[in-house]
Amino acid sequence: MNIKQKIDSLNWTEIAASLDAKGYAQVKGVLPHDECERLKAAYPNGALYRKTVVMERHNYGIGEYKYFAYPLPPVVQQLREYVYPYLAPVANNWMRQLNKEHPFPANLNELIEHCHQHQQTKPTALILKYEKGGFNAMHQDLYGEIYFPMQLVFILDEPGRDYEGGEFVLTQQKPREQSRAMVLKPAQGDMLIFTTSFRPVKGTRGYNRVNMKHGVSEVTEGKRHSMGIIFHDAK
Ligand SMILES: O=C(O)CCC(=O)C(=O)O
Ligand SMILES: [Fe+2]
Repeated sequence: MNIKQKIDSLNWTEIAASLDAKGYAQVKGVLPHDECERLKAAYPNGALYRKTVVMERHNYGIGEYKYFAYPLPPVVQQLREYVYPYLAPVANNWMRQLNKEHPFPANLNELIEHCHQHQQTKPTALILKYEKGGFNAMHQDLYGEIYFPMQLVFILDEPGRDYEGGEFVLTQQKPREQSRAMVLKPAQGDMLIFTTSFRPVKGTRGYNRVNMKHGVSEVTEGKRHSMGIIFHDAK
């Protein structure tokens, strides 16, 4: 099965229901083992990236990440392009529930064009590496005025074999409530889809905007790599 067939074969009804109910979906076994290993092996290949960020220098956590340059590696481009059309209707439904205008276009090219018109021209797909003691502080990935409200993370290492700890953590902050944490333990090749910053939650009088952040708990052994796909471009 190629990547297009794999994405098309996923149960998008179930995924959309999970996104609506919880603000995230964990989709098992999307990236084959070999593809995960190839992406990891290419981490040192400087020609693929536009920028390296050492997380501790910015108090983002402990670890390192690199933003891919355009043109993105084919597998990254394909995942970004093929997943997007399935998420646009979910995002548009969220926007309607929160009374926001400007529906998102049906395909990625149009979204990227829209970003470019707003001086957001830099690719945001990235690969992250955490070693023992590494973590990613709770955050949101907004890169400008234009943003798509959901993003992807692919786990490139196998927990229990390649690393320990390093869970994917989401926190949800409802107005006037303490924040609530959700902890995911994805396997190598799993795809996480989650809200970039907010989601609608039904209240007694319509839908309320609830803020969410994501991060990674401490890696206690080994190394953990992940690949993130954000759909909007950055300024
Ligand atoms: O390493 C992870 O699982 C999280 C990465 C992340 O924060 C992102 O891709 O936006
Ligand atoms: Fe992030």
